[in-house]
Amino acid sequence: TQSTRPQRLLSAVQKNATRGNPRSVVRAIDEFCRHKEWAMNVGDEKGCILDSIVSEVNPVTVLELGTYCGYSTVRIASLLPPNAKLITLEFNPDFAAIARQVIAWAGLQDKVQLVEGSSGDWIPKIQEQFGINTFDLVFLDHWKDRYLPDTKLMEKCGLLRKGSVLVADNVICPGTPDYLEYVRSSPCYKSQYFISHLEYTKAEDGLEKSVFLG
Ligand SMILES: Cn1ncc2cc([C@H](O)c3cccc(CNC(=O)c4cc(-c5ccc(F)cc5)cc(O)c4O)c3)ccc21
Ligand SMILES: [Mg+2]
Repeated sequence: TQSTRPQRLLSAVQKNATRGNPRSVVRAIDEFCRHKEWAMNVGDEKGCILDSIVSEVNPVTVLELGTYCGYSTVRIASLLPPNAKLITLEFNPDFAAIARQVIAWAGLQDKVQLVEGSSGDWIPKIQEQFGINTFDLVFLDHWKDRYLPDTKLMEKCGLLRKGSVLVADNVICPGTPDYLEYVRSSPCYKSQYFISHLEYTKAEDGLEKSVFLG
């Protein structure tokens, strides 16, 4: 039977990356996506911007919405302090299965909890299920029309505290207009746009960093 793109991406990691070396896993995926098959990872250019924000926040608790193959999961988790935890939500079981193996190849499985399910179902349950009160950093990279409702849901569930940082991928391409309007006009957020390019292309895209003011 035909392999899927996520399966081919995983094979490229297992072939070209060193077990336990997150940077080599990130490099192997970027090489694969640039030279073999495009895939919707945040990519190396936006990835560097994400790295700088993660390093600045130095989060102990991280929530990622949309794991896909685990590329940004590995990028973020590789920068976290020893006691930090990253929870990543993935509703697609095929993506989740590949992501688990990519995260394991990078040797980051102890820092990462991949939860199979949809953000709308899981956001209200995270505090009781994982003993996490609030998130220092949230990376939004799932369905673009879910960014705004899920941000409002996180506010309602008390998952954001004064200073929590939201980083949203694809605010230009494919675009998240309602989310951008909200975080840029709400008095509860201080927002900043980091211009970049759609992963592995010349098209414009960027990350929006929004600090929750409480
Ligand atoms: C509710 N819930 N809870 C958890 C959860 C997890 C998922 C999946 O991880 C999933 C599946 C399919 C699509 C996405 C969103 N990502 C994108 O659609 C995207 C597109 C492009 C692009 C850009 C230009 C193109 F021409 C084509 C695609 C570039 C990008 O970086 C993207 O992130 C995420 C979905 C809903 C979920
Ligand atoms: Mg994306």
